[in-house]
Amino acid sequence: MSSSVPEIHDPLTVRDLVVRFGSTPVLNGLSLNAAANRITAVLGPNGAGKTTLIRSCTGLVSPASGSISLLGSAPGSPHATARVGMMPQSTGAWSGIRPGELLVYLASLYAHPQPVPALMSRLGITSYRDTPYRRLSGGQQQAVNLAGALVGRPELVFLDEPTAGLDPHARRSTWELLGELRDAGVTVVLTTHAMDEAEALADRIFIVDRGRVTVTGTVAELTGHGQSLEDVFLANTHAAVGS
Ligand SMILES: Nc1ncnc2c1ncn2[C@@H]1O[C@H](COP(=O)(O)OP(=O)(O)OP(=O)(O)O)[C@@H](O)[C@H]1O
Repeated sequence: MSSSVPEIHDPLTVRDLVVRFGSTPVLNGLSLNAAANRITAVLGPNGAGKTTLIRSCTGLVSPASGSISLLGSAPGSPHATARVGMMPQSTGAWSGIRPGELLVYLASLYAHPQPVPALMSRLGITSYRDTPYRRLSGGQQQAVNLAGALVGRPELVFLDEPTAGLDPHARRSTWELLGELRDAGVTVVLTTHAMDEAEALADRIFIVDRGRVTVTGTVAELTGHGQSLEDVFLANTHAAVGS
């Protein structure tokens, strides 16, 4: 298993990140990097700190210490905000808005957004573009969340469990889309609990446990000793507290 050697030009570099909520450290010296035009998958048990990592990278959480470089800038800076997309796990705040309106609004925040009709068509949103967000199915909400992350043509996009709860058709369609994004030069950082998804998509995997990276490598490197990726996951993580 290789250690990941960060390149100075990596779109994402996280070093020794510490995040505390109250006195409890949730990220505890976490370091990782995401290479350009690649899909990087972050795996870890429930509560390991994956969402907190993404929220830190997108300026929504303030770390106690450590550093994050996004395309050479700090999280939340105008340079980073204009070039980075994020698909959160859930977006309760959007409850009454209609997908079409939401995406047109989000597009207006960017200098060179994707055409909203084409994006809605690609993600299968067109037929429910006028349905209030709260009335959409979980999978439909996921599609809208993904569209929101992509509408600004990000160079780097964070996707927090992008296929959670999707049926197999929608999941495969999302995989295809993520492959197209990579081929188009987008750097993708995603979290997932699905080992087959990480195997199918990830150019590099980071396994996170209790707020730090315990192992990293390509799928081939991690599974090179005849272990499945799930075996490697189980060997390098603890069960979530309470499970
Ligand atoms: N705003 C917050 N205030 C207090 N504790 C928080 C906050 N956000 C997250 N936590 C705690 O931080 C820990 C890590 O949460 P996080 O959501 O980052 O985990 P995760 O790896 O994304 O988990 P999952 O796989 O279940 O989504 C959890 O114990 C969670 O309760």
